[in-house]
Amino acid sequence: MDTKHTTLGEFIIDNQKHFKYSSGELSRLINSIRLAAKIVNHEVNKAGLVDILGAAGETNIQGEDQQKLDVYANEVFKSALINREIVCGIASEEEEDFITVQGKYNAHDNKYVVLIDPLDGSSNIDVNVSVGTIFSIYRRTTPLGMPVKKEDFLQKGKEQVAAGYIVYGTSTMLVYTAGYGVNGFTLNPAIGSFYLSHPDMKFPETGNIFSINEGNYAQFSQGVKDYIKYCQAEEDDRPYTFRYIGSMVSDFHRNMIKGGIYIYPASTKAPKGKLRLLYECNPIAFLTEQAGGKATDGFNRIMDIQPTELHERVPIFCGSTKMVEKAELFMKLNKE
Ligand SMILES: O=P(O)(O)OC[C@H]1O[C@](O)(COP(=O)(O)O)[C@@H](O)[C@@H]1O
Ligand SMILES: [Mg+2]
Ligand SMILES: [Mg+2]
Repeated sequence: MDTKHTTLGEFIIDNQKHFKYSSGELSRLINSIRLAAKIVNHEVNKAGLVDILGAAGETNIQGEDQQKLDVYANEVFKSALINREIVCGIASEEEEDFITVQGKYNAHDNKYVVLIDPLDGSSNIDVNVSVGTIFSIYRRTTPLGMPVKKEDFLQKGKEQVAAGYIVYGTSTMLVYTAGYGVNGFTLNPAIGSFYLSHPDMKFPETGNIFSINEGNYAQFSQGVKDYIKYCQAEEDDRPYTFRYIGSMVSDFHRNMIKGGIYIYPASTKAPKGKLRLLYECNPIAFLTEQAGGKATDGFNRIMDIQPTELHERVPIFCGSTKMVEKAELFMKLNKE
């Protein structure tokens, strides 16, 4: 069987036996995301020609200026999920509070909540550098038939039933896991279908790429500074190659293919780091572990962290296991 011609839809059905809940639900979830990804991709590809560049004039709950594409992507993913009668709640980087889905029928009977970063790498939108979307899916914990509650969203990462991202880059790819490995699908824009192009993606156990915003070096802890120095030292297989796109999805995607580590640590300016636990770090951590890598906050497994707030931030060290373990060693040696 030539995998290149396996479509995303076929792949979900072929692998339904692995999904611990009924397949129909997962395929409707992923299909909602697939549809929204194609619509956003269409807009991203012609961003300079349509009124989608620049700031939207609003500030989001993070205190960041929302970009027009943040708002557009948020609306597209919300409506794609709501109109498919599969989710009972949605949380988004661009929404202050979670959304209780009403839907046509009794949406309170729907079993899934979706947490989403509609547009990741917003600072790169206007400069034609690859950006992404990140999603995380849980089964609700509260009883069916009643409106979704905050606790349905504040579950530990290890409870995720599926997670993934879309990278809008030189090609557009959808990469996801439902707990049985990580698979990547490339969009054939001419046909409008995602095809399995990267089956069973695995992090190399080690690598030689490190990704961190060194511009914040002075604000980093001694542990992070020492790890950066270690990466730059002319010893053994080092210095490593420094690569930082500034879109987490794109830096992560490259590192998963080539071997590497992505770090967004705590700093004096951002004592909890910058990236959000629920719709950035947990889904990326699930993918990392499913691809044989490691994802921690420098000390603890990201997916064991008990969330308390929708938009809380955590430091993240994720990628090739040996590289994350080395970074953790420097963190522990310099624990403040
Ligand atoms: O400019 P900085 O501080 O290095 O931050 C870059 C990081 O911030 C992010 O853009 C945050 O995500 P959003 O764009 O979704 O807010 C990450 O994608 C990226 O890795
Ligand atoms: Mg983001
Ligand atoms: Mg975002």
